[in-house]
Amino acid sequence: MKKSPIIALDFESAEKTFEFLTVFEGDVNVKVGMQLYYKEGPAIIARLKERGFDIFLDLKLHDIPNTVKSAMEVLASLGVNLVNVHAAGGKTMMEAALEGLDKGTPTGIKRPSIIGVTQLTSTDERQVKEEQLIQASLQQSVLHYAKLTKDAGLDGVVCSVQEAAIISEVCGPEFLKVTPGIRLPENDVQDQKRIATPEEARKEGSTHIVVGRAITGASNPRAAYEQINALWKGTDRNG
Ligand SMILES: O=C(O)c1cc(=O)[nH]c(=O)n1[C@@H]1O[C@H](COP(=O)(O)O)[C@@H](O)[C@H]1O
Repeated sequence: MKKSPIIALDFESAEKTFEFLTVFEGDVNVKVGMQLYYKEGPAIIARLKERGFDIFLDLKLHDIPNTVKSAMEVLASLGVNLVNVHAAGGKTMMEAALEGLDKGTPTGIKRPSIIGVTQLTSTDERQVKEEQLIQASLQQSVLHYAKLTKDAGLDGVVCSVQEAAIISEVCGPEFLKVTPGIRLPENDVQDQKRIATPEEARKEGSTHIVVGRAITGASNPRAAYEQINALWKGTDRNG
């Protein structure tokens, strides 16, 4: 996956998606999530591939190992660059996911990278304690899931920018730290809890940033993308 920000295509249809993408070339990365994939199915992936985008297929699988393994075998055949599972599904489930991906990847093609979601960026300390009944701190929980994900042989995690540095220290700088919850100072936080700016993501060691509404909801999405890309890459004069 290219280093550029990953744009979350959280749209209701292929029509809306391609309308949005008219101002973007294949040099950007895109993320297809549940809404778009459930609506349009594998055809949306084929169309995005034709346009040259690198694709993160974000379906956050979380089920018994056998089911996840078979599902990953199917997803591997789509030719996407990155997929994910919930680390809370456990080490055996994550190992099964990797096995399914290896099995389903056509010969001669690079297997998609696979990452584990630690604690969603919409989760805060209170939810971890009261709703998940986890006694450890949110950061300890994220780090625990990151280590489990690495032990299972996966390529990295989804985490917030707040945990990227400690995960780098423990799991290594090469271990992917894909960080959503990205906001510019003027953006609304919306349903996210652990947010950060693109510059913070760069400084804390995120390997990739996922950006949805700060771009898709902007009055000029292309300009918002360029601004975020420059801040992320450190090429902005004020970054
Ligand atoms: O796996 C993800 O991509 C993901 C994990 C997470 O912890 N938090 C999170 O926001 N996401 C996704 O990242 C995107 C963030 O969207 P915005 O909040 O609009 O930037 C959404 O498509 C989420 O589904």
